[in-house]
Amino acid sequence: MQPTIATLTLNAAIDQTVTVPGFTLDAVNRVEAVQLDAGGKGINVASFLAHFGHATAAAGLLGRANDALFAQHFAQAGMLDACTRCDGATRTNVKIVDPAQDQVTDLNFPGVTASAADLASVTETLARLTARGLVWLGLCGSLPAGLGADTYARLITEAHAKGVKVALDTSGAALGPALAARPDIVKPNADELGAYLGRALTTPEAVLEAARELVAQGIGLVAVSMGAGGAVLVRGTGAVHARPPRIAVASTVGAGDAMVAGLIHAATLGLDLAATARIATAFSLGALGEIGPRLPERARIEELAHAVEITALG
Ligand SMILES: Nc1ncnc2c1ncn2[C@@H]1O[C@H](COP(=O)(O)OP(=O)(O)OP(=O)(O)O)[C@@H](O)[C@H]1O
Ligand SMILES: O=P(O)(O)OC[C@@]1(O)O[C@H](CO)[C@@H](O)[C@@H]1O
Repeated sequence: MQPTIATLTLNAAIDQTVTVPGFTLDAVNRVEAVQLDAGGKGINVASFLAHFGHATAAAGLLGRANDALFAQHFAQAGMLDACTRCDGATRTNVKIVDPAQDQVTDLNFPGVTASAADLASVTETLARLTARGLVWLGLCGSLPAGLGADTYARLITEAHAKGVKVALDTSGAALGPALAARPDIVKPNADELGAYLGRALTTPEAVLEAARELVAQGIGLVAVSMGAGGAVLVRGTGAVHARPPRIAVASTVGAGDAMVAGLIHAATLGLDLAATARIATAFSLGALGEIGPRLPERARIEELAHAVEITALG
């Protein structure tokens, strides 16, 4: 396989989704169902893109003690396993889904501690993929202990020097340095962007203003997601608000990753801003109906895309 898209997951996770109707703190809760999935933001993004027919590689770090679930997933999803195995075990993040209260609670663990040798191995893998025709690189998720906050910034600069475009989805201390390296696409949620800017973004107008600040700094496409409120997308002088229909939600885990996958998918097709917003939102809606990194069939995605309301913003 010659992947044209790769994602990097430096802090992967096994997602243990537990269904607990009426989840209650400080009480004994009975788990109604449990499901284990290969996860981590970049692995989810790559999975959604592979499902939609893109030749996709998943790079990153996996603890060699428990990598079997990932290897099995990559094979089933038809993705290239380009992950570096490192010491220890990949974390298991717990996702408590409460269908009675329509809530999802994440318990995200710290994960592996990465070494300089691990990062060197990942960088070497990215260089090999680039030499084989990589077009897009997704840098997704938190950074593990052991890696500096400028890790994404350095990887963006290296990718751009070799003509590879970059989509970024991260938060916290890694977001600022990475934005300064001017990724081609960035998809924070409103809380993550507000935390970076130091001000709460509580209205679409405030989100629009913040997204325009990032575009003015040289970022190509800024998509700010707002949960059920949809997303505001800004590119150049254009801006749109994509509003999703009300839908049944199996789990919100990975909805943002699916949006990132949709943004990269749209970029490979050269879609305009409104069409980009529509398909990226449809990807996220498709993910909401599933537990684990999978999308419904293409016909369902197209049906969801038609139900998205797109409004041009002045
Ligand atoms: N309850 C919902 N109803 C309809 N659409 C939703 C809902 N929650 C999320 N979405 C869709 O998914 C997109 C991404 O959601 P969100 O803003 O929660 O991303 P996120 O915080 O990055 O998610 P995560 O990090 O868990 O993947 C939204 O822009 C919207 O299109
Ligand atoms: O620690 P991060 O990288 O911020 O988030 C990790 C994570 O919550 O993100 C994915 C959903 O977006 C899950 O598969 C995974 O458990």
